[in-house]
Amino acid sequence: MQAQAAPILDYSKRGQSEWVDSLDRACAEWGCFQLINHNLDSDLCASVLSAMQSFFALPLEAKLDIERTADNPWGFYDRELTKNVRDWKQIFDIGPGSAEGPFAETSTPWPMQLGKFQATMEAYYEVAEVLALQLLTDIGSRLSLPASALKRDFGVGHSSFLRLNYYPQCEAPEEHLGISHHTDAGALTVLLQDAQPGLQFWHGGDWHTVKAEPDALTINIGDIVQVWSNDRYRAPLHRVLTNKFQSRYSAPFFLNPTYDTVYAPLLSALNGEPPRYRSINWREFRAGRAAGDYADLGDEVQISDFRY
Ligand SMILES: O=C(O)CCC(=O)C(=O)O
Ligand SMILES: [Fe+2]
Repeated sequence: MQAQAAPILDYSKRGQSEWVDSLDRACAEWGCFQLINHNLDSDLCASVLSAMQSFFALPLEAKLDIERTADNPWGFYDRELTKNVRDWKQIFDIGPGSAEGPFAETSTPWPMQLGKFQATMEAYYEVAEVLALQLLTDIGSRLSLPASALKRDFGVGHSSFLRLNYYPQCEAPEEHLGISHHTDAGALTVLLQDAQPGLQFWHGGDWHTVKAEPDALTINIGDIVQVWSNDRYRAPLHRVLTNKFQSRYSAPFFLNPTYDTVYAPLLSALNGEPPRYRSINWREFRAGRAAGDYADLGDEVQISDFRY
């Protein structure tokens, strides 16, 4: 067990002068932090976790009835690949209420046999999105990211989604990972998890297990913020271990922009250094990443492919 753990930030300090400094430090040193005293209702968070348990306990055929497809990315899936390795997990992806771009015509196929599931997830999606945007606004303020750009790129037509992860018990945990090491491709991730540890972040040459802080959310930045910051902030590598005795549930909300969004190092973040990345279009990046979720297509697209 490592002594060092990801920083803990207190959301009730938002608005105080040290708040943005603590975000800046956490993003520069770890790329992730635990958020306490956040404003997501604890009953709603508990309802999300219990609705997830009910959903994943359904018979496999019922879940396969609402399986995602190449045309509709929302729904159930149990064969996802990360880094071309099959993850030891089942997922259910919940898309935005309305979107533009390649999936504009799609909607989430809800498990109708679970009465409150849809309403619970829609309510949680809404508040997680607000929190994610507030955090991104504060992180962006240190990078002098114009608020108008955030509004445009993460407003109408955004491609954010809520993922429900279920990691079943695994007979041979040393042979399987819940999710192989990866960075999140979007801007920022707000993660709700149950009390079972499993998530690890790479920091200082070692894997660090996130301790289950009661009522904390785990926040990490994604590739987009890394690119904006010209590498001052690093999207953290993370992975999930499996467990022989316990299953685990987690729900990441991925804050993603509209498909037309083009991102590049912000002029205001260069500090006299040359930009380290070419411009990246979210539609093309996502398309390359999502294709790799279904089939082993060789190396997955990475932001390092866009480095000068
Ligand atoms: O389950 C977790 O704690 C993390 C999940 C994750 O990294 C992901 O879904 O991208
Ligand atoms: Fe992730």
